[in-house]
Amino acid sequence: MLRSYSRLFQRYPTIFTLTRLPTARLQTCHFSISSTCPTEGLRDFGLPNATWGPNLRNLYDKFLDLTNTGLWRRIPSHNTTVNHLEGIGKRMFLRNIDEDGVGFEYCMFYNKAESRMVCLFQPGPYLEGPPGYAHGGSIATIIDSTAGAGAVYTCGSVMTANLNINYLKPIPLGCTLLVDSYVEKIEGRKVYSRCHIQSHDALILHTEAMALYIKLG
Ligand SMILES: CCCCCCCCCC(=O)SCCNC(=O)CCNC(=O)[C@H](O)C(C)(C)COP(=O)(O)OP(=O)(O)OC[C@H]1O[C@@H](n2cnc3c(N)ncnc32)[C@H](O)[C@@H]1OP(=O)(O)O
Repeated sequence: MLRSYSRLFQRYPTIFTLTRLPTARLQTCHFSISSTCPTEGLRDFGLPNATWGPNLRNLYDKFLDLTNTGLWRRIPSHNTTVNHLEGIGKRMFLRNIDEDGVGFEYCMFYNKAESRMVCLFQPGPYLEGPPGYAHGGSIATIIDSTAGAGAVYTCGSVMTANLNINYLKPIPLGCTLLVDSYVEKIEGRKVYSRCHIQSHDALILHTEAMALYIKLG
């Protein structure tokens, strides 16, 4: 597991430099490999893998604990069109399934009572825009995926009609982020959501967004 992490480090040293993760912590942190679905070839990518940094793993553990309250549930992220949306439909979540850690590395948790979807996100080197930082389009993508998934889990099928984003602070590649969205109001077919992206420790507000989804059917 650590070998895989250090392989990533060797290929993309800048992202780890930018996150300023002490080497000692990297060497002592414990990772667990993603479990696979019972059916051969299926894998739930929303589970920890060796490329997750300690901050992502800590946030994951925190939200996993919250699932014990019954208020939160972990959203699976399969690599195929299995029907894991319980009646909503088949869906392959956005991600690079060829190599862990290089693109959108994330997992989601949903709180039904709050109509809230959070995404724990570690942007990989393929998402680079300005040198060392995430591309604005990739940020829009993770916002739309998170708030959109929240709208889907709250209201059923939707399409994005409008997405308004304020980019406040650049996002270093390899850092850990909390993408936090909720459905603010529903008017007829219109579903209004809000979303923000903050650093894992909540010290930096990177991005704020509003989205309008239109219910289908
Ligand atoms: C768990 C799975 C995770 C899933 C994540 C999903 C996130 C990703 C979602 C996407 O990426 S979707 C792809 C990007 N979006 C599109 O390609 C949408 C393209 N646009 C359309 O297909 C249609 O314009 C749309 C379905 C959004 C609406 O067309 P409709 O004909 O169904 O609705 P209509 O035009 O009658 O509008 C319905 C209401 O919404 C309002 N509306 C529609 N578009 C609007 C807009 N852009 N701004 C403001 N209001 C808008 C419209 O005024 C009206 O308001 P009222 O009911 O009050 O009259």
